[in-house]
Amino acid sequence: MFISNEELISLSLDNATESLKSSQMESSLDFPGEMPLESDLLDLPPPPTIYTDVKVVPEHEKNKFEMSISNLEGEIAQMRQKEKSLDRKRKEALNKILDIKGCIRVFCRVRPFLVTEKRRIHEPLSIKLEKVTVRSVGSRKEFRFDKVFHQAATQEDVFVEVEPILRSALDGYNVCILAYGQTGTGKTFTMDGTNDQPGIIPRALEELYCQACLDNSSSITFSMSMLEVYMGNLRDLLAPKAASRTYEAVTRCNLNIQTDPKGLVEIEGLTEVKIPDLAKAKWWYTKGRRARSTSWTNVNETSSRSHCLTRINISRHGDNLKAKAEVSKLWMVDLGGSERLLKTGATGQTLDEGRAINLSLSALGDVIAALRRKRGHVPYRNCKLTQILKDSLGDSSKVLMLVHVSPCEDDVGETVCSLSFANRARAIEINGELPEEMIKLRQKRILELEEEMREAEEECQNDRNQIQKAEFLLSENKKLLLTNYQLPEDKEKTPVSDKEESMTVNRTPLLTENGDKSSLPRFMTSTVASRQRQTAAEKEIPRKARSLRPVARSSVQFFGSHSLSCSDLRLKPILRDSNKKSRFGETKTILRKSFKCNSSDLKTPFLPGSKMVTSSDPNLRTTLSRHRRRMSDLI
Ligand SMILES: Nc1ncnc2c1ncn2[C@@H]1O[C@H](COP(=O)(O)OP(=O)(O)OP(=O)(O)O)[C@@H](O)[C@H]1O
Repeated sequence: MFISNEELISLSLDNATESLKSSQMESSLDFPGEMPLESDLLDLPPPPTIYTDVKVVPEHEKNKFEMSISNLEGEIAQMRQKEKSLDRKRKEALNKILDIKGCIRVFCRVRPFLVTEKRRIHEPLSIKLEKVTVRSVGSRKEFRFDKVFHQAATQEDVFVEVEPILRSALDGYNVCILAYGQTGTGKTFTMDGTNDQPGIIPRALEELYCQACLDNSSSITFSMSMLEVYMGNLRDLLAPKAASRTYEAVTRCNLNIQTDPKGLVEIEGLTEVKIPDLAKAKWWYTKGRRARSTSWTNVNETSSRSHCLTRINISRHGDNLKAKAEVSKLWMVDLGGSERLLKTGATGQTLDEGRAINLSLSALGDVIAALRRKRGHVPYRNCKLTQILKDSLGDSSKVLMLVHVSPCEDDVGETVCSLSFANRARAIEINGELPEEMIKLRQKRILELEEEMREAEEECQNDRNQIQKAEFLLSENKKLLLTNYQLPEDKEKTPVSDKEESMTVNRTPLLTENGDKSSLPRFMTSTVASRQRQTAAEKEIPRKARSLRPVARSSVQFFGSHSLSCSDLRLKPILRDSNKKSRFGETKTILRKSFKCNSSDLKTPFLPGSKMVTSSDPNLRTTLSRHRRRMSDLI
């Protein structure tokens, strides 16, 4: 009979669960008349018993546990291999999709009318599918993009389209997301957003941590840098305060851009902070944003006179921790507002700033156009902005430009300029210039690949859930094995407190109701050593205390154990939720790693549900209290 891998895994998990359950059942047989537990009534898996007395554990269980453990270990290794190959499959599909769609993608977002803006009956902009048409005094221009977001599009709508490129960053590609457009068209809104409507950067941070936590095959760490480019000078936004008090002081100690022989760009002296978790990442990001706005109040009243760049360095370590980490960069850039200087009538410093921004934006356009046309020479050196982004705009990188436009009639001239710039960046050979047939074929292939990717992702998620289950069972089996069979050899005594002594007077050994020792399995009968220990202990225990609990079966005490049942109950929601997507305003994913790390949660003592069989042997009491400490360390 053919049994698939999944069936094998689930069979084996069933076996492992069975061995946990059977330990529970056997303990119930030992102690008939036991009331059903709350968890039984709730249709939860029955809480297993922890035997802490070697005398009550049947020998055959040990073999069962050992077999389960070795089976589970083998299966976990197998499932990890499968997870890796599925992840590889997903990456390949995603990469093919991005290749077909183009490594440089251009989206357009039209800002809604602001309350202060006049709305005309005939609006100058109309959107049909991914096409924007601008009409103005007798002229009509059409621009096609990879994606167009109309005025009602939400931050979530935008982020959904940005997400695949973030996955590429985690897959090891350098990624660059650029917000371009005229002043006041919503670049900062799209990138930063507000508290109620977070933008791409805060969402991306959350997504990165979420994806990194789901990835069991490697360990991923992040670090962050933030800088702004003003009039061709770089300013470190995360530098310690003293150094960045005034703008002039910082511009003087301008940062240098270095390119190594491999073409990797590094900015000398730029602060790079480790961001071990999302909270820290958001804290640093807020600090950087504040540093930007503070500096601008000193220099200029608007924040559109500089380019603001946020960089997340992603380091990925595989199984081999000695191997060099794979590093990729994610740049998220809020570009300075493009302006027609004649229209604004700018003079003096404002004029210079406008010129500097326009020059750098034009240089950026040249670089992107050259890359799209696959020209040999790419003019990165023409401005600081393109020098910084050099290794994230090239061939093996993914670029996303979001061009922002205003819906107002008054801004039509600027809108046409912005859309023309974006179209130039988007270059000629893309869909708009392709025959209809070809476009359809591309779209069909993209759909197929998306389906492939979704399937691989789903399978991978199932696999991860199975791994979680298996790991859980493995640890529980190990705990049981350790609890029952590996009591410490060293017999050195730790002092027993009076209280503990008075508790350890349940001396009656665990026997059948009629006290027939012969019916016990061999290993449950006392050995010479244990009898000696017991005699020694008997001498020490005051007679008075012994008389406190002379009940034959009082050695069985029911405590809620802080090991099995509580983990059982917790595992359910974790597994159930692990498929859910993490989004702002939606249920957050409960992550395996956070589950693992949240030791305080796991250490909740005495949850009702499982039982602990304590020892009747006073000498073992000491060992057990030590042993229990060790058990809680394990959790
Ligand atoms: N999609 C949107 N939905 C709602 N409000 C928006 C949207 N886009 C922009 N706005 C609003 O428009 C105003 C200008 O937006 P924002 O400051 O983001 O523009 P900007 O292009 O970054 O300007 P600057 O170049 O000067 O920094 C803000 O009040 C912002 O809240």
